Amino acid sequence: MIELKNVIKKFGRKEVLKGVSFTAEKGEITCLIGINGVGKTTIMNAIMALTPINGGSILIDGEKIHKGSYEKITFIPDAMTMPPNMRINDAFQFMADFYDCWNQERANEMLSFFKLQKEDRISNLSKGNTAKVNLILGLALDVDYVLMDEPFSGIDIFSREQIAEVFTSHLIEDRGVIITTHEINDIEHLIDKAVLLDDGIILKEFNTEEMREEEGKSVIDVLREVYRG
Ligand SMILES: Nc1ncnc2c1ncn2[C@@H]1O[C@H](COP(=O)(O)OP(=O)(O)OP(=O)(O)O)[C@@H](O)[C@H]1O
Repeated sequence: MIELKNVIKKFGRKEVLKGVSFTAEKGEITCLIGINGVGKTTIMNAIMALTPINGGSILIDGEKIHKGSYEKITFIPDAMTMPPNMRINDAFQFMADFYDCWNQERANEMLSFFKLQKEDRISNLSKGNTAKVNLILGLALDVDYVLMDEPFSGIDIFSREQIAEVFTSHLIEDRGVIITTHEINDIEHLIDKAVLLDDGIILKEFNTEEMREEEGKSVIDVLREVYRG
Protein backbone atom coordinates (compact mmCIF):
# COMPACT_ATOMS: atom_id res chain seq x y z
CA MET A 1 0.00 0.00 0.00
CA ILE A 2 1.08 3.56 -0.69
CA GLU A 3 0.10 5.78 2.19
CA LEU A 4 0.21 9.59 2.32
CA LYS A 5 -0.31 11.08 5.78
CA ASN A 6 -0.89 14.79 6.13
CA VAL A 7 1.61 15.69 3.39
CA ILE A 8 2.53 19.37 3.17
CA LYS A 9 4.45 20.83 0.23
CA LYS A 10 5.44 24.45 -0.27
CA PHE A 11 7.06 26.15 -3.25
CA GLY A 12 8.49 29.30 -1.68
CA ARG A 13 5.64 30.80 0.31
CA LYS A 14 2.99 29.03 -1.74
CA GLU A 15 1.54 25.99 0.03
CA VAL A 16 0.53 23.61 -2.77
CA LEU A 17 -0.30 20.57 -0.61
CA LYS A 18 -2.01 21.49 2.67
CA GLY A 19 -2.11 18.16 4.49
CA VAL A 20 -2.90 15.53 1.88
CA SER A 21 -3.81 12.04 3.14
CA PHE A 22 -4.95 9.07 1.09
CA THR A 23 -4.03 5.46 0.39
CA ALA A 24 -3.57 3.43 -2.80
CA GLU A 25 -3.80 -0.35 -2.52
CA LYS A 26 -2.07 -3.06 -4.53
CA GLY A 27 -4.40 -4.64 -7.10
CA GLU A 28 -6.37 -1.39 -7.45
CA ILE A 29 -6.34 1.57 -9.81
CA THR A 30 -6.55 4.78 -7.81
CA CYS A 31 -7.27 7.96 -9.74
CA LEU A 32 -6.21 11.36 -8.48
CA ILE A 33 -8.65 13.86 -9.95
CA GLY A 34 -8.37 17.65 -9.99
CA ILE A 35 -8.21 20.66 -12.27
CA ASN A 36 -4.95 21.95 -13.78
CA GLY A 37 -2.43 23.23 -11.25
CA VAL A 38 -4.08 21.64 -8.22
CA GLY A 39 -0.98 19.62 -7.26
CA LYS A 40 -1.42 16.19 -8.89
CA THR A 41 2.09 16.02 -10.41
CA THR A 42 3.55 17.40 -7.19
CA ILE A 43 1.99 14.45 -5.32
CA MET A 44 3.52 11.98 -7.81
CA ASN A 45 6.93 13.64 -7.48
CA ALA A 46 6.61 13.59 -3.68
CA ILE A 47 5.76 9.85 -3.65
CA MET A 48 8.85 9.18 -5.81
CA ALA A 49 10.96 11.45 -3.53
CA LEU A 50 11.79 13.58 -6.56
CA THR A 51 10.77 16.65 -4.57
CA PRO A 52 11.20 17.10 -0.80
CA ILE A 53 8.06 17.53 1.33
CA ASN A 54 7.70 20.05 4.14
CA GLY A 55 5.56 17.93 6.45
CA GLY A 56 3.76 14.63 6.89
CA SER A 57 4.95 11.26 5.63
CA ILE A 58 4.75 8.93 2.65
CA LEU A 59 5.07 5.18 3.13
CA ILE A 60 5.34 2.39 0.56
CA ASP A 61 4.42 -0.96 2.11
CA GLY A 62 5.06 0.65 5.48
CA GLU A 63 8.52 2.00 4.60
CA LYS A 64 9.80 5.44 3.69
CA ILE A 65 11.09 5.47 0.11
CA HIS A 66 14.77 4.50 -0.17
CA LYS A 67 17.17 3.60 -2.97
CA GLY A 68 15.88 0.02 -3.20
CA SER A 69 12.29 1.24 -3.58
CA TYR A 70 12.95 2.07 -7.23
CA GLU A 71 12.86 -1.66 -7.99
CA LYS A 72 9.35 -1.66 -6.48
CA ILE A 73 7.72 1.51 -7.82
CA THR A 74 7.92 3.41 -11.10
CA PHE A 75 6.66 6.74 -12.41
CA ILE A 76 5.44 7.13 -15.99
CA PRO A 77 5.56 10.86 -16.70
CA ASP A 78 3.42 12.68 -19.29
CA ALA A 79 6.51 13.64 -21.32
CA MET A 80 9.43 11.67 -22.74
CA THR A 81 12.47 11.57 -20.46
CA MET A 82 14.73 9.61 -22.83
CA PRO A 83 17.11 11.59 -25.08
CA PRO A 84 15.41 12.32 -28.45
CA ASN A 85 18.25 10.88 -30.55
CA MET A 86 17.76 7.43 -29.01
CA ARG A 87 15.87 4.70 -30.85
CA ILE A 88 13.23 2.73 -28.90
CA ASN A 89 15.67 -0.17 -28.70
CA ASP A 90 18.35 2.07 -27.13
CA ALA A 91 15.81 3.17 -24.54
CA PHE A 92 15.06 -0.48 -23.75
CA GLN A 93 18.79 -1.15 -23.38
CA PHE A 94 19.15 1.85 -21.08
CA MET A 95 16.33 0.51 -18.87
CA ALA A 96 17.84 -3.00 -18.90
CA ASP A 97 21.23 -1.60 -17.80
CA PHE A 98 19.67 0.51 -15.07
CA TYR A 99 17.00 -1.76 -13.55
CA ASP A 100 17.28 -5.37 -12.36
CA CYS A 101 13.49 -5.63 -12.68
CA TRP A 102 13.40 -4.79 -16.44
CA ASN A 103 11.39 -7.44 -18.32
CA GLN A 104 12.40 -7.46 -22.01
CA GLU A 105 9.81 -10.06 -22.95
CA ARG A 106 7.03 -7.84 -21.67
CA ALA A 107 8.52 -4.82 -23.48
CA ASN A 108 8.50 -6.77 -26.76
CA GLU A 109 4.94 -7.92 -26.14
CA MET A 110 3.75 -4.35 -25.63
CA LEU A 111 5.76 -3.10 -28.59
CA SER A 112 3.94 -5.46 -30.93
CA PHE A 113 0.58 -4.74 -29.26
CA PHE A 114 1.09 -1.03 -30.02
CA LYS A 115 2.49 -1.86 -33.48
CA LEU A 116 5.68 0.13 -32.88
CA GLN A 117 9.12 -0.66 -34.31
CA LYS A 118 12.28 -1.00 -32.20
CA GLU A 119 14.20 1.07 -34.77
CA ASP A 120 11.88 4.10 -34.44
CA ARG A 121 13.69 7.19 -33.21
CA ILE A 122 12.23 8.84 -30.07
CA SER A 123 12.33 12.29 -31.69
CA ASN A 124 10.13 11.09 -34.58
CA LEU A 125 7.33 9.68 -32.41
CA SER A 126 3.89 11.30 -32.45
CA LYS A 127 2.42 12.42 -29.12
CA GLY A 128 0.29 9.26 -28.94
CA ASN A 129 3.23 6.99 -29.72
CA THR A 130 5.39 8.85 -27.19
CA ALA A 131 2.75 8.08 -24.54
CA LYS A 132 2.76 4.42 -25.62
CA VAL A 133 6.58 4.17 -25.40
CA ASN A 134 6.45 5.79 -21.95
CA LEU A 135 3.87 3.22 -20.94
CA ILE A 136 6.09 0.37 -22.20
CA LEU A 137 9.14 1.75 -20.36
CA GLY A 138 7.14 1.82 -17.11
CA LEU A 139 5.09 -1.36 -17.40
CA ALA A 140 8.00 -3.53 -18.58
CA LEU A 141 9.47 -3.09 -15.11
CA ASP A 142 8.42 -5.88 -12.74
CA VAL A 143 7.37 -3.46 -10.02
CA ASP A 144 4.46 -3.59 -7.58
CA TYR A 145 3.41 0.06 -7.97
CA VAL A 146 3.03 2.24 -11.04
CA LEU A 147 2.35 5.98 -11.03
CA MET A 148 1.08 7.51 -14.30
CA ASP A 149 0.72 11.20 -14.94
CA GLU A 150 -2.14 11.99 -17.36
CA PRO A 151 -1.73 8.86 -19.52
CA PHE A 152 -4.63 9.88 -21.81
CA SER A 153 -3.94 13.57 -22.18
CA GLY A 154 -3.91 14.96 -25.75
CA ILE A 155 -4.12 11.50 -27.33
CA ASP A 156 -6.47 10.45 -30.16
CA ILE A 157 -9.44 8.17 -29.53
CA PHE A 158 -7.85 5.02 -31.04
CA SER A 159 -4.68 5.35 -29.01
CA ARG A 160 -6.79 6.06 -25.92
CA GLU A 161 -8.71 2.85 -26.54
CA GLN A 162 -5.46 0.87 -26.91
CA ILE A 163 -4.09 2.34 -23.68
CA ALA A 164 -7.39 1.60 -21.92
CA GLU A 165 -7.05 -2.02 -23.07
CA VAL A 166 -3.66 -2.20 -21.35
CA PHE A 167 -5.33 -1.09 -18.11
CA THR A 168 -7.64 -4.10 -18.10
CA SER A 169 -4.93 -6.60 -19.10
CA HIS A 170 -2.43 -8.82 -17.24
CA LEU A 171 0.07 -5.95 -17.56
CA ILE A 172 -1.69 -4.17 -14.71
CA GLU A 173 -3.49 -7.00 -12.86
CA ASP A 174 -2.03 -7.26 -9.33
CA ARG A 175 -0.18 -3.99 -9.28
CA GLY A 176 -1.11 -0.87 -7.39
CA VAL A 177 -1.64 1.96 -9.87
CA ILE A 178 -2.09 5.68 -9.26
CA ILE A 179 -3.09 7.77 -12.27
CA THR A 180 -3.81 11.46 -12.46
CA THR A 181 -6.34 13.13 -14.68
CA HIS A 182 -8.34 16.33 -15.04
CA GLU A 183 -10.69 14.53 -17.42
CA ILE A 184 -12.46 11.48 -16.05
CA ASN A 185 -14.70 10.47 -18.98
CA ASP A 186 -12.30 8.02 -20.63
CA ILE A 187 -11.25 6.19 -17.53
CA GLU A 188 -14.25 6.21 -15.24
CA HIS A 189 -14.98 2.53 -15.96
CA LEU A 190 -11.33 1.52 -15.36
CA ILE A 191 -10.74 2.89 -11.89
CA ASP A 192 -11.38 1.31 -8.48
CA LYS A 193 -10.91 4.36 -6.32
CA ALA A 194 -11.28 8.11 -6.88
CA VAL A 195 -9.44 10.75 -4.86
CA LEU A 196 -10.71 14.28 -5.45
CA LEU A 197 -8.19 17.04 -4.92
CA ASP A 198 -8.83 20.77 -4.71
CA ASP A 199 -6.84 23.69 -3.35
CA GLY A 200 -4.23 21.46 -1.70
CA ILE A 201 -6.66 19.22 0.18
CA ILE A 202 -8.51 15.95 -0.49
CA LEU A 203 -12.21 16.74 -0.81
CA LYS A 204 -13.35 13.13 -1.07
CA GLU A 205 -11.95 9.62 -1.45
CA PHE A 206 -14.26 6.77 -2.46
CA ASN A 207 -14.50 3.29 -3.97
CA THR A 208 -16.19 3.69 -7.36
CA GLU A 209 -18.03 0.35 -7.33
CA GLU A 210 -19.40 0.88 -3.82
CA MET A 211 -20.53 4.36 -4.85
CA ARG A 212 -22.36 2.90 -7.86
CA GLU A 213 -23.94 0.04 -5.89
CA GLU A 214 -24.81 1.82 -2.67
CA GLU A 215 -25.68 5.33 -3.85
CA GLY A 216 -26.29 4.75 -7.58
CA LYS A 217 -23.79 7.47 -8.48
CA SER A 218 -21.10 7.53 -11.17
CA VAL A 219 -17.76 9.25 -10.58
CA ILE A 220 -18.99 12.14 -12.72
CA ASP A 221 -22.15 12.47 -10.55
CA VAL A 222 -19.93 12.74 -7.45
CA LEU A 223 -17.61 15.24 -9.18
CA ARG A 224 -20.61 17.45 -10.02
CA GLU A 225 -21.82 17.32 -6.41
CA VAL A 226 -18.43 18.01 -4.88
CA TYR A 227 -17.08 20.67 -7.24
CA ARG A 228 -20.34 22.43 -8.16
CA GLY A 229 -21.95 22.09 -4.74
N1 LIG B 1 9.10 23.66 -9.20
C1 LIG B 1 8.08 24.48 -8.90
N2 LIG B 1 8.32 25.74 -8.43
C2 LIG B 1 7.30 26.55 -8.11
N3 LIG B 1 5.99 26.24 -8.22
C3 LIG B 1 5.70 25.02 -8.69
C4 LIG B 1 6.72 24.07 -9.05
N4 LIG B 1 6.13 22.93 -9.48
C5 LIG B 1 4.79 23.17 -9.39
N5 LIG B 1 4.53 24.40 -8.92
C6 LIG B 1 3.20 24.97 -8.66
O1 LIG B 1 2.49 24.06 -7.86
C7 LIG B 1 1.13 23.99 -8.26
C8 LIG B 1 0.76 22.56 -8.55
O2 LIG B 1 1.46 22.12 -9.73
P1 LIG B 1 1.28 20.65 -10.32
O3 LIG B 1 2.10 20.58 -11.54
O4 LIG B 1 1.51 19.66 -9.25
O5 LIG B 1 -0.28 20.65 -10.70
P2 LIG B 1 -1.13 19.59 -11.53
O6 LIG B 1 -2.37 19.36 -10.75
O7 LIG B 1 -0.28 18.41 -11.85
O8 LIG B 1 -1.45 20.39 -12.87
P3 LIG B 1 -1.68 19.87 -14.38
O9 LIG B 1 -3.02 19.20 -14.41
O10 LIG B 1 -1.65 21.15 -15.16
O11 LIG B 1 -0.54 18.96 -14.72
C9 LIG B 1 0.98 24.94 -9.45
O12 LIG B 1 0.46 26.16 -8.99
C10 LIG B 1 2.39 25.10 -9.95
O13 LIG B 1 2.56 26.37 -10.51
